[in-house]
Amino acid sequence: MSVVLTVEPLTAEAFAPFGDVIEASDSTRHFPINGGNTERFHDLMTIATDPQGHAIVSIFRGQPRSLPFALVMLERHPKGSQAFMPLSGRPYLVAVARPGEGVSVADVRVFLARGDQGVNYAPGTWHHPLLALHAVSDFLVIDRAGPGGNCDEIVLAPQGVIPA
Ligand SMILES: NC(=O)N[C@@H](O)C(=O)O
Ligand code: NI
Repeated sequence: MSVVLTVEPLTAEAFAPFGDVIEASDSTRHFPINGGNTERFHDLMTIATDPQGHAIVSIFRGQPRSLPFALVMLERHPKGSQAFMPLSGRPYLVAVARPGEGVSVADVRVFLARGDQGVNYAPGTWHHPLLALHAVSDFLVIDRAGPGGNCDEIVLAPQGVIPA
């Protein structure tokens, strides 16, 4: 038994319950700097860690997923946020569910992100690990390092299916 999921375009408004969208959008706060040579799209996301942790920057090189794709699990990072910013310019998928307990496939929302949109999962937001598409894709990742575990997993039963 599985549930076919609907893929939505990624917008800041739709993603607000799960975290931030990182994009150079006219709807974000932006202003010229460097004598007008550069436009600064300012303060686009909230980087959160617990007091014992600290933010780190990594690069994830993701293998492309094949569609249809079965969502059999989700994970969350309760101690900190986790941001993905595409470096390869390709679209990718984001599967998320609200923070909290008792999450099921009925809570899952799937977004198609453009290659110029990043996402920042708020602490505790359930999500599927990186879902790159079409070709090997690099992402700049900002998340939390520090003592203690920071990755809870749940099994989705029934599973979700992201259609081709
Ligand atoms: N394991 C790891 O660092 N990556 C996951 O958290 C992910 O969301 O891709
Ligand atoms: Ni994660």
